[in-house]
Amino acid sequence: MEAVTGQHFFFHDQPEHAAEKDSCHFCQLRAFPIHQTTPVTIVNAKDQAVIPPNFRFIDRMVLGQGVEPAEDSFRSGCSCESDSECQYMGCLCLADLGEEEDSSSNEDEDIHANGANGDGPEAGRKDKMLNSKEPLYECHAGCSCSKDCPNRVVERGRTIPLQIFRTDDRGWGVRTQVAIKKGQFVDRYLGEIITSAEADRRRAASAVSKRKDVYLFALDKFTHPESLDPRLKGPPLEVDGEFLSGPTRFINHSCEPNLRIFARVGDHADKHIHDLALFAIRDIPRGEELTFDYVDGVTEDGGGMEGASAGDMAKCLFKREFLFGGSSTPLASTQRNATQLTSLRLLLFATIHHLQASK
Ligand SMILES: C[S@@+](CC[C@H](N)C(=O)[O-])C[C@H]1O[C@@H](n2cnc3c(N)ncnc32)[C@H](O)[C@@H]1O
Repeated sequence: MEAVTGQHFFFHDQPEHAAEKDSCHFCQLRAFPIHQTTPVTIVNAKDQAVIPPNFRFIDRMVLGQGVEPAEDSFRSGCSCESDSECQYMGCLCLADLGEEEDSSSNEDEDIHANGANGDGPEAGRKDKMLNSKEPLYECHAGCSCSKDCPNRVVERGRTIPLQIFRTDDRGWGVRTQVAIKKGQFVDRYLGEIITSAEADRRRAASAVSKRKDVYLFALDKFTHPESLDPRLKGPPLEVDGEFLSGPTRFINHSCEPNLRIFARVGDHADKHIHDLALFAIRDIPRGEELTFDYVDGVTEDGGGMEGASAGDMAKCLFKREFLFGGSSTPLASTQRNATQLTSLRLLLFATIHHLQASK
C-alpha cells in the first residue's frame, strides 16, 4: 500500500482527499472500464518500494503539444460488406500490407492477408508474422465492419489480466495472470506522444539521459525522407512512457523475450502516430514474467537485425550492460579500455535513440 495515498480509502468521498485519490495508482487502475474483466494488480513481496508517485496510469495515448491526428478530410476506412471480408487483400485497410508483404498478391483480392486475426480471447497475429517486421493494419472507427470484425484485435484492447510485481533484481516487472498463446495480443505500449524536439529536450533534462531512452520509442516505422506525407518525412514523433503509461511500461528487457513489439495502424492517415502493440512470440504459462527485447532489430552498426537472432547473446548482454549498468558482459574487463568505452557508449546512445517497433 502506498502510505502517501492510503488514507483516502477511508475518506473516499471527502473533497479534502480528492488530490490523494487522484494520485492513487490503485484508483487509476480501478477506474479503467476493463478493470472488472481484466484487472491490473500491483504486488510487492520484496521491499518497501512503491510505484513512483509521479507516474500515472493511462488507458489511451496522450497527444503532447504540437502533435495532431489527421484531419477528418484525410480519413478513410474499408467498405467491406461482411466482417469476414476484412481478412482479405480486397479490404482497403489491408492494401498497404499487401504492397509491403508481397506485391504479386495484390492482384488477387481473395488472398488471406495477415492483419490481426480472430475474435476470441486468443486473438492475435498469425504465427508466420511473428518473425517478420511487417506492421499490422487493422480496421477502425472509419470502417463499415462491426466491432466483432476479426481484424480489430489491438483496437479491442487487452484481454489478459496482468500483475505488476517487484522483481529480485530489476525493479518492477510484469507477469501474466493467465496462460497466453503464441501469437496472442497482450497490450499496447502507451505514453505521451511528443515531437522529436520535445523528446530531445527531455533527454537533455533527464538526470540520467541514457536511462530516459528506455522509455522513449520513436514512431518511425513509416518515416522516410522522401515520403509524400510531410508528417512521415521525419524526424519521427516519439512515445514517452516514463510518467504516463499503462502496465507495459513496467515490462523488463530480455535477450530471450516472450513478447515482441509491432507497429499497428488503424486509419492510414494516422501512420505518424501508429500504435506499438505487444504480441506473444511463444506460449507463455500463467505467472511467467513478460519481457521483450528493447533493442529488437537494432545492431551496433545501426542496421536492422532481420529476424532478430535470439541466440546472439553476446550483442544482447553487451547492450544490457550499458543500458542498465549491470555487471554481466561478454567483454573481458581488460578489453574495456577508455577509448572503447567512450565509443561504445556513444554508439549505444545513438542506437537506443532509435528504439523502434521492430523496424
Ligand atoms: C521500462 S523500465 C522497466 C520497469 C522497471 N524495472 C521499473 O522498475 O520501473 C526499464 C528499466 O528497467 C530496468 N531493467 C529492465 N530490464 C532489465 C534487465 N534485463 N536487467 C536489468 N535491469 C532491467 C532498468 O533499470 C531499465 O532502465
